[in-house]
Amino acid sequence: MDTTNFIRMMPKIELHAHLNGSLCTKSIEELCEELYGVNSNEKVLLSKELVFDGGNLDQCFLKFRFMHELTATKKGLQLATELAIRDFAKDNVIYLELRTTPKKNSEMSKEEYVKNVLEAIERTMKIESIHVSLLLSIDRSKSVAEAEETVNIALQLKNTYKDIISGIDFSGNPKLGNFMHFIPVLEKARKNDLKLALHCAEIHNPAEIDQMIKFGMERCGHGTFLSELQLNEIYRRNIAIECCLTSNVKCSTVKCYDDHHFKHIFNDKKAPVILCTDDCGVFDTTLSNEFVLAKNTFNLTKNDLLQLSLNAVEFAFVHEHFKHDLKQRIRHYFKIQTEPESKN
Ligand SMILES: CNc1ncnc2c1ncn2[C@@H]1O[C@H](COP(=O)(O)O)[C@@H](O)[C@H]1O
Ligand SMILES: [Zn+2]
Repeated sequence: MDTTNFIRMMPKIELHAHLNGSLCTKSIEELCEELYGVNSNEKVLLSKELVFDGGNLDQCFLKFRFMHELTATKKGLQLATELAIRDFAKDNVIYLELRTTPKKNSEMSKEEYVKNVLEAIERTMKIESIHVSLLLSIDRSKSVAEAEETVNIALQLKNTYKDIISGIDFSGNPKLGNFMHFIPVLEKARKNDLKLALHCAEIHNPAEIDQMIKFGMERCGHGTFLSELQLNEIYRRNIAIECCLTSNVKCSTVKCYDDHHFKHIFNDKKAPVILCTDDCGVFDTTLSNEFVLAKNTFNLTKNDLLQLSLNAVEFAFVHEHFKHDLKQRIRHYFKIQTEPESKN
């Protein structure tokens, strides 16, 4: 089997995927057809609206508007959730941590938004061979009161959906909002056993990066602009770094794949690294594609691919016994695929 196929068939773990950024073009077309009919204007507009060919972060954030319109109804949101999960399952992702920002509109409260996503997750897990957890995202460009509402919803629904709701993501345009203002809310989440995945160092902002590392997190999203000192501290605190190669290059926070910080952090063992997609629809990628890119750009061996997969399991927001199962499945795949064929 060639390496691309080996990676495609490999059981994979995705820990950094924003729901509204994770639908591939085909799934969005399917969603539009369901919502508006076959020849709708929406479908025609789609090709222009959807994929982000490259530019800066501000331009990238405009791309989410279109999907946000499609997921503003119960039907649209539930179907989008199902389609996103189905796409990951097709790529042989066996464990997915999906994250999404609860939104209020004329049809849904924020709590109803989350319940719709949860219902769709439960339903899809019965059909596809994939386990899904959910992180609720705090949008840093919005108010602290909104963030608090999000954490309260997570805490309230965690009792009913304890195997699905696992943590809080801190995301949104990194140029907006002040991290320090969100500390009390994030502290509340942590005290109540919600795990934290913070977008940290996606842009150059050394003071904020220091504040975030000092506050602490389980996983750091991107980690692009970490200094050596900050990397040492990340390592000391056993924080994993979620590297999203295509996302960073297309948003121009990293010049080219060769220059990606993955190389330094992974090769020099500066911190545990996880490969993720971020927004596979917007960036027109898949987790398999990210692994192939990493393998080709940084000359990774099969052992490196195994290490990256096991890192992801280690830092997943799940119980130890489930981690054990996931690791067994991954190790088994590597064993049977790399063993020499028997002679008889
Ligand atoms: C490219 N790098 C990024 N950096 C920071 N936040 C990002 C992001 N990509 C996505 N999001 C966050 O996720 C939302 C879309 O999914 P949901 O509506 O929550 O499902 C975006 O609006 C933004 O807040
Ligand atoms: Zn992200």
